[in-house]
Amino acid sequence: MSTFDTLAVHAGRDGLTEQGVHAVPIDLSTTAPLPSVHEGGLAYEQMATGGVPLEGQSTVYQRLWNPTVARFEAGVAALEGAPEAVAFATGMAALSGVLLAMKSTGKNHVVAVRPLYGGTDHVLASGLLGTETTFATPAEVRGALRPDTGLVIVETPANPSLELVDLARLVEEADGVPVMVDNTFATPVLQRPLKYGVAMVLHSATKFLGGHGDAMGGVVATSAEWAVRLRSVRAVTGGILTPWPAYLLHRGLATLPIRVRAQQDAAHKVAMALAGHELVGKVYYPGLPECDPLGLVGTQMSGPGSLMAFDVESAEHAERIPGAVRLLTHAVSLGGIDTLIQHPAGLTHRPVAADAKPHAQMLRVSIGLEDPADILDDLVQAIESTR
Ligand code: MET
Repeated sequence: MSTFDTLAVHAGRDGLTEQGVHAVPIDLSTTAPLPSVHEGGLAYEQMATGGVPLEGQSTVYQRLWNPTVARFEAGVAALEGAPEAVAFATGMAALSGVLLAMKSTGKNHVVAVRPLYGGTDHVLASGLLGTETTFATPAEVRGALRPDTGLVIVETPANPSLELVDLARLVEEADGVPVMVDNTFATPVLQRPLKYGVAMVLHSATKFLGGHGDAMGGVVATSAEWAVRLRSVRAVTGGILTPWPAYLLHRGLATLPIRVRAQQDAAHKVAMALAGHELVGKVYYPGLPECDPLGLVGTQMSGPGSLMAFDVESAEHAERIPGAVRLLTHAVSLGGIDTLIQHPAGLTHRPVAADAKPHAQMLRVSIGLEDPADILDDLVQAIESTR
């Protein structure tokens, strides 16, 4: 049994020596040779119905399966402790896959715990994919369940305000309804939700898993049964991850543990300093006791991570700060090697209904690998120069 850090380096690298290579090959083939109509047809059917190619079978067509993507999936499955993982072109494609996979079970209703990433909130609240959603607090989940509820969806830590949800408790409240956890902020380095009886763990792989801001992807770590449903949906929607980003995302896994820990160390210092600054109001960071009332850091999560948010006195001040940073970048996204700052109400959470939108005095920061003293200097000069 390998340790987590060893798995991060080696998972998904099986058979490379036999192939005579050291780095993972990027297989760009959009199509694959077919040995005969009969055998090709069987392989096609195998994958179109949610399977993976059997040993020696043609892979038929990249929309159905790709070996470079499969290596990334094997890596994520190993790190999340899941039997399987299914990779998509983006995090939102993965979420769409999850919702359509739920519909394929004959259920149409979702119970979702806010806050959630704004895009997730939008697709759920709008019903754009034909699902119906009841938003609930963790304590209201049981009461919101209906005979047609197919999923309970939660994100912890939540985007953008870092609320934590007790997953073991939530699974209990879901009363047998499958739970999907967005684990993008925590990563499997800090939190492995499947341990608590969760059915699906979703990542925007664009964030920490890739870690360098240069590859988009989404992935769901889950049971073999859900993986079949997800691949069936992926085959018909064409939402599969492609080989170039799959290679980069897989490469990112090797350094995931050291990046997450180093970014977390820096974030802790930045959060503590911000909390003591006279122009900063509330700091939202799970490492601060007031942000972790259930004591989940140290139990459910091995650490508080590297995302934080903070309030300033006015929306106007908050909107000026991102324009004044020099070292940091004013940009959405998170989890990469460099520090990003953005205004959730104006950007990532723009489509969220007014009564659920983060307030406009809040800014979200994703701490990177720079020296925390430099990050803090830049944040402080941006806050002070725009007051
Ligand atoms: C287009 S808004 C997006 C990106 C990302 N999910 C974030 O929270 O920053």
